[in-house]
This record gives sequence, structure tokens and C-alpha cells, in this order.
Amino acid sequence: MDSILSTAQTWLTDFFDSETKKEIQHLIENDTEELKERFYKDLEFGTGGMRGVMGVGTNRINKYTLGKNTQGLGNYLKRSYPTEEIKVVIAYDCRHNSDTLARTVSEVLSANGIKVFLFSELRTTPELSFAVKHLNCHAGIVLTASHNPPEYNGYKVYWTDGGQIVPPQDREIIAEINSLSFEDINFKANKNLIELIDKEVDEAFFEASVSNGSFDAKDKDNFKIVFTSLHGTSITAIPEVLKRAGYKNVTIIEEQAKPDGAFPTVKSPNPEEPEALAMAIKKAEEIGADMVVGTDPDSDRLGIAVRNLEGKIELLNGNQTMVLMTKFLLDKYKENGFKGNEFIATTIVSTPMMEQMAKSYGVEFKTALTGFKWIGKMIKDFPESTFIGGGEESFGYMVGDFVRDKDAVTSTLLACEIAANAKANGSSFYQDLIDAYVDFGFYKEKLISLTKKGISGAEEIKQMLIDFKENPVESVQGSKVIWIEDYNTSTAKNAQTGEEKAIDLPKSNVLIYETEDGTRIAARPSGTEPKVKFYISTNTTLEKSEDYKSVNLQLETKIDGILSELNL
Ligand SMILES: O=P([O-])(O)O[C@H]1O[C@H](COP(=O)(O)O)[C@@H](O)[C@H](O)[C@H]1O
Ligand SMILES: [Mg+2]
Repeated sequence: MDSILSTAQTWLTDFFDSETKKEIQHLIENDTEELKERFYKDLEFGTGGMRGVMGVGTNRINKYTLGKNTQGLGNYLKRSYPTEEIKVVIAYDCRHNSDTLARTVSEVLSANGIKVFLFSELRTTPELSFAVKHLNCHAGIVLTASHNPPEYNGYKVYWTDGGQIVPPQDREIIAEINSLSFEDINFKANKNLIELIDKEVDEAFFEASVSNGSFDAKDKDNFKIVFTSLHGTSITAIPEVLKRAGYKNVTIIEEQAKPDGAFPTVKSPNPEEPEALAMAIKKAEEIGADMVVGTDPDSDRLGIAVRNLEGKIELLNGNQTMVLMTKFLLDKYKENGFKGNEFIATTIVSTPMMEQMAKSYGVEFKTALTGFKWIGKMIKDFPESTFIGGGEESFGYMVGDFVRDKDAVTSTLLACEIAANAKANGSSFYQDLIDAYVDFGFYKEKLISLTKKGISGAEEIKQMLIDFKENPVESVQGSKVIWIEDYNTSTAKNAQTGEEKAIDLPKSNVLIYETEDGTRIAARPSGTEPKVKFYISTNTTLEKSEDYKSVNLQLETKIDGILSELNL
């Protein structure tokens, strides 16, 4: 506690504003537990940038922690490009304080002689990623905490290619940030270096989104969409992109269209949570819509719900949408003839069905650690290859490489094209997915996330993962575990023969058990929220003549069995 107290006391100097000092003084005198939570560590870069609860302290998002990051990034950029005029583009989302924090970040960069393009109003994360390359910037920043609860905010950092920072830049930037003290932050803005941007970039982004996401779908007039931005940024792009792509039948959930950092109509603005799309699904049932689309606050995740075999609107999970979108893109490439350098990609905790499809089409398949930055990195590392598309279980998808992060804008358009086309052909998005199960194997996944907050929660998560490793799973639902993949040691060990194989990925706290029948159970701590995640993947075959619903029920029962075996 002594060291925490002395860290907190360094925030009582004249460099910090009086509000901040007052709050710290109050915590020192009245709430040492809270003081500890706020100062026991520095915020770190995780799976998707840096994220934390807003407030004073080193473990919180505020103008000082983000100011220091920005000073570090600025120093690093100047060292990396000593002879160039350095340019950085900055966007922000709908969250409380996102706009003022974006201004602070712009001020710090400009104070360091860096040219800043600042979006005049909120914009989506994919537009920021696009803008980095469009404006020939050296870096980009978006102020957002994505789908986290309202008390959070954060900072995603992009490099010259438009992808989030990855090794070696991330390590080097973090080292630079860690070498600084708060007093090193230069807050004295050079207003002449800050240029507001909007329409010109929007126009280019909309055009690129329409051209990358359009596939000549038939009968768009007869296709009814319900769209919700869940109070986030996608309202600035998705309705316009759908309109330009020819969709006239789009109903927007007005109650959720107004950007609002309190997210007043949802418990959580995360399309992964079925509850988030409830209002839109209800509307779709009322008006007889074909499809529901909802996006997270920074518009990189998308959830879609479509009519199932009973004609009821059903929310699909990230694996299901990814699989069908990828299959559709593969078919398009196939029609035009593969060149032989194409690849698709996903992450180690996403459905293995992606690999089956890649094999079947004869294209390369790449897997990455969790975090879309790793998929962005593949494109950068293999400039001779063509990225068809790819995504991850957590509702993220990217079409081609004009944006280098998951992109709910173009993905929404792609999903509509697939569904409209299916409908025009007398099928449906849902039926096409079932047909894909027949062709490539029926894969069914489930994610269990357990929230554990604060210092004690972090300890608990750590212990759960240690236990998961120290008490190895030997069999699940009667099928023996064959492979134990330990990403912390980069080794996959055959539990039956003792054979070991190296895993060619950066080290990460992930453990995966794979059984004889291809069931996979993965566990890892979230890098964006105080959660531990368990991912279950099962599979079986599905014959065209078989009843989808009864095979689906078998897999569901199997997953339930696995969950109770694992006490989850
Ligand atoms: O939050 P977003 O939409 O930026 O998404 C971020 O978080 C997701 C969940 O990560 P974790 O399991 O570590 O919480 C990742 O899959 C994603 O690639 C990353 O960009
Ligand atoms: Mg997001």
C-alpha cells in the first residue's frame, strides 16, 4: 500500500489540475481500497488497444494516462520518421468524454509538431483505419472502448498500413511510454497543426465500402432490413452505404439512432449479447423484415439476425456469420478463377470450420491469436498474397484489405447482399448456412464469459486458468483429449503419445484441449474486459437428407454436457 500511496501522491503536484488533485486527496483520506484499484498498475495495451474505466489514476482512462501514451507515440513517430512531416488522423466514438479526449490527444500531438487530422464529429473505427492510408498518415488513433460498458473508454492505435499496432512497433511504443513521466506530456497545442476533416474522407470511405461490399445481389427492393446503431457511430455510415448500394427498404430503430454514451436503451451495447438486438428483432417481427443488423459503438462488430426454418428471427453468432460470408466470397473468387495466392483467416478461438472450407476450396488458411490486429498483420506481412476475407468468433469480419481492422460497415453490406440474393433464389441466409454445414461439416460453438472485476477478480481469473492447466482435461463426453495446445509455451503436446509440436505464434495466455472427435475447449483471459472466456467447439456431419433440427439438438446437448463436465 505504501508504494500505491506514494504513486498517488505524485499526482498531487501542480502539474495536475485541481479537480484531479481534490479527488485523489479525497481517496487518500477516505477510500484506500478505491485508491488501490486506481493506482496499483498502469493501464496496458490489450487485445484491442488500451481500455479502462474513466477516472483519475494510473489504472484509469483520463487526460493524463492518454496524454502520456500520446507523448510516447509522438516521440516514437518522430524518431521513426526523422525527416518527414508526421501526420496522424484521429477519430472518436459516441462515449462520454470521447470528444474531449480526442481533442486532448490532438493537442498533445500538435504540441510536438505533428500534423493532426481530426474528424469534426464522431466516426466509425473502420473509417479511421481507412483514413490512415487515404490521408497518407503515419498513424491513426480512435478514442473508443468499443462495446464495453458506459464507464469505460479507450484508445486504439493504428500504424501506417491502417492496422492496429503489432510487434515490433507496439513493444517499442510501450517502452517509450514507460520511459516518460507525466510531467513530460506537452499539452501546449499548436492549433495551426490541427485540421478538421469530414466530408471528403466520408465520401471516399462510402465509395470504397460500396465497391468492396457489393456483389450484384438480385431483387434488393424486395429485401427488408431493420438496422440499429445501438447509440453508436455506425449511424454515420451504414444507412448511407446501404442506400448507395441500392437498399431502399431499411428501417432504422430511431430510439437507438441517437449517439449516446449512456447507451440508455440497452444493458450492454454489444451485439454479441442477444438482449442488445431485442428492440430491433421485435421491430423486424412486427414489420415482417428479412434481416436485422446491429453494430457495436465503434462499428467494428456486427450482429445479424435472420429468419430461421420456423420463420422466426434468430440471432446468429460470430462464427456462423463469418462462415457464410467467407463461403460467399470464396464462391465469388472461384467464379472468377483463383489466382493461387489467396488466403482466408481467423483466430485460434474461432470455428475450425474455416479451415475445412479453405481446404475444400484449395486456398490458404491462416490463424492468428485473438485480436483483429493479428489478421491485419498477416496482410502486411504477406504483401504478395490476396486476403479474401476473414473474421473471428467475437462478431468481427473484414472483407478484402481496404480497411485493416474488422469492419461492420462493409460486412453489413456483404451480409445483406448474401441474404437478398438467397431470398431471390428461393433460399435464405439460414438455409445457405445449413447447406454449408452439409458441405463442410456441422460446427457448433458456444462461448462462456465470466466477469470478475478489480484486483481480486484479476487474481481469480489467473487462478482459474492455472487450475485449467494443472488439472488437464482428459476426455470430454467420452472422447479422449489428444492435443493440448499451450500458447504460453508455444507447444502442442499429444496427450496420448507425448509427441510435441511447436506453435508458430507469439506467446499468449491461452490453453486449448482438442479431443479425438475434434471437440475443442479453449480458455483465456479477455484482453479488453475483466472476464475469463471459455470457448467450446463441437462438430458432426450433416447429410442433406437429415433433419437439421435434430442434429442441431444433438450438438446442443453435447455442448450442455461439456459445460456440466467442466463445471461451467
Ligand atoms: O472490442 P473490439 O470490438 O475492439 O474487439 C476486440 O476485442 C475482441 C475480444 O477480445 P477479448 O476476448 O480479448 O476481450 C477481439 O476478438 C477483437 O479482435 C478485438 O479487436
Ligand atoms: Mg468494437
